[in-house]
Amino acid sequence: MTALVLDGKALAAEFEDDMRARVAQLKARANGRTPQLATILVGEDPASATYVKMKGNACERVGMGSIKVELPASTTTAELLAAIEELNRDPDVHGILLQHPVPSQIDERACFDAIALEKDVDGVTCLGFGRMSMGEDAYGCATPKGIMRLLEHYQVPLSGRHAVVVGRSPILGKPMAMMLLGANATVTICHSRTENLADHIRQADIVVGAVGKPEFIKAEWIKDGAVVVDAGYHPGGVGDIELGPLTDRVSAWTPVPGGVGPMTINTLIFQTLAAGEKALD
Ligand SMILES: Nc1nc(=O)c2c([nH]1)NC[C@@H]1CN(c3ccc(C(=O)N[C@@H](CCC(=O)O)C(=O)O)cc3)C=[N+]21
Repeated sequence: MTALVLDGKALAAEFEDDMRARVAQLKARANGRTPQLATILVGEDPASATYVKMKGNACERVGMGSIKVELPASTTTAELLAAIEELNRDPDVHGILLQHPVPSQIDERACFDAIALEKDVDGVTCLGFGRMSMGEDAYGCATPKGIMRLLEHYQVPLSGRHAVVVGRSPILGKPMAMMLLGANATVTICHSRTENLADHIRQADIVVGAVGKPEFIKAEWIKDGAVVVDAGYHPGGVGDIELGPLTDRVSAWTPVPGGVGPMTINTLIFQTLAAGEKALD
């Protein structure tokens, strides 16, 4: 079987070309004003700093603005809430990204939920999640929404198919399951307490690895012809799924790197553009 490579890197680049044109058109209509993303990084984790930088760079490539708020590792919940409130009030900021994780003394949920719905381009608020889950208008959570855009582009059939999502985190597994359900998939959510994980995965037409553990999902658990989506990214360039032995017997798969990661960033800036269009038009 020749498996389809779900090439997130190439698709993100293609989408950026469209977005660049849309940004230029919006700018012309809006007297030179452009959509702007505010990123908030708390602490000095080097991997988080790299991701935040990549998000700012992506804005720049399509002609959008970005501002970077950097706060010390000792920041309190009250201080972070104040920083978010200020960005909520700033008419030149159209989207807000609070990089996860934040230091443990901070109430991350309270801070996510302080982001104004219309600026929640990363899809992290309870309100946005609830609206998305109910099929109402909302910006989806960036990683699962990026996966949905990738599957849609490659016309991977979802309706009636059995999707098994491994992981139930608030910004990945849980919204992923709701989005697949919204696309009429039959969805199983597995997690760290699931018994007989392998048996569940053997039933899957579509497997989404979202556990955050390197190659936790073994190739032998995945049936021939399945669609494999790997949202993990670990040192050494491996994901949550043991991809090596799979690439010639599945129907489609996302490479790591170059699959889900670039679509996450693209979705964030895509939704920032949409928020900018709403505010500036
Ligand atoms: N509020 C919040 N929203 C997020 O969306 C969010 C977050 N917090 N915290 C951390 C994770 C991680 N994340 C990635 C984004 C892009 C790549 C990416 O583009 N990776 C490249 C490789 C990057 C490299 O060169 O190392 C790839 O997969 O091809 C990876 C990981 C977003 N996250």
